Amino acid sequence: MQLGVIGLGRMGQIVVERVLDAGHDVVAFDLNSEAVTTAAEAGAETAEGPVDVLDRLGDERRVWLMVPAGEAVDATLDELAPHLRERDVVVDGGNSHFEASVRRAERVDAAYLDCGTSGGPAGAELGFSLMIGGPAWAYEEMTPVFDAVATGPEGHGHMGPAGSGHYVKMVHNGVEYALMQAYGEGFELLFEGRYDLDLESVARTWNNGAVIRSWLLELCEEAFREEGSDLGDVADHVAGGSTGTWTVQEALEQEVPVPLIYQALAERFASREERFSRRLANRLRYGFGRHEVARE
Ligand SMILES: NC(=O)C1=CN([C@@H]2O[C@H](COP(=O)(O)OP(=O)(O)OC[C@H]3O[C@@H](n4cnc5c(N)ncnc54)[C@H](O)[C@@H]3O)[C@@H](O)[C@H]2O)C=CC1
Ligand SMILES: O=C(CO)[C@H](O)[C@H](O)COP(=O)(O)O
Repeated sequence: MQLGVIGLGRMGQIVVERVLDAGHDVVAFDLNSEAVTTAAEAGAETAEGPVDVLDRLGDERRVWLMVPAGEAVDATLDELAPHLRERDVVVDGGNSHFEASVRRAERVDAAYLDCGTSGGPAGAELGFSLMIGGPAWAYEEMTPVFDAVATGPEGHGHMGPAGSGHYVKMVHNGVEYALMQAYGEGFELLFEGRYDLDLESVARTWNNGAVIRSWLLELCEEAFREEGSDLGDVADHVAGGSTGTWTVQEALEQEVPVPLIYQALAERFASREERFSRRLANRLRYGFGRHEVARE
């Protein structure tokens, strides 16, 4: 099978390499020429742009987009759309908003598969978990590619119609936020608490048979091993937040309570700047109790 891959960053290069390793052919393009060179070194044929990717594919034209969510997806589709045919398949493997994916699926003549991708750069060796929405026939046709990119046949699934793949991935990310927050709070209590603990040792012990073992907990173990139990100079600042925001927005719309996911998102926002609310609480304690005001 031949696959076009557009977007050859951290995730796109992995798609390229795993598809090549499975014995398929890849035509690759990225705006960044270094990324294109890396794909060529892995064995991909290279293209000059999105339309050239299509032109270099045979009759069965399947293209995987792995560009940043948002404008880059629309810009790529703007170029591809006039050339797409009914039997072509376009996969968006990035973290697009599910409503944008529904809109894009309606816009293009090709079958459009919205594919939530989980596993991060570690997926290079293990393969990803793929949550896929869109026409069932296109999912079936793409199975050899999904088998290669995912951990195997069990690592991908057809979730339902257009948007459902990215919807499931959005909720996955909300769960990811809450799990990170829960581990963070537990380790914070252990760090600040009664015993002088080696947190790498705690994480390793938990990862071997404990109820709360997980990949995120393995990453906690790795972080404590590499940074120390006090996390060294790792800053009190958490970036990202888009997929968690979408999860909370959707939960509000559906009137489903998600207090843990919301709280985890709020903690991220709170980490980014000094909180006016905490400064006011500091000053109010003086107002009602003449407690000393902490000043910078
Ligand atoms: N890094 C991660 O752990 C995960 C990322 N994702 C999603 O996968 C997508 C890609 O993420 P990464 O690979 O991490 O990003 P990245 O920033 O490493 O790579 C993006 C690549 O797309 C290229 N690009 C940007 N605009 C383009 C355009 N118009 N045409 C062609 N190439 C273009 C860039 O030059 C870059 O090489 C994003 O939607 C991200 O949210 C999903 C799951 C995990
Ligand atoms: O999808 C992911 C993991 O599952 C990616 O790491 C993603 O970049 C997370 O983004 P954000 O912090 O904005 O939610």
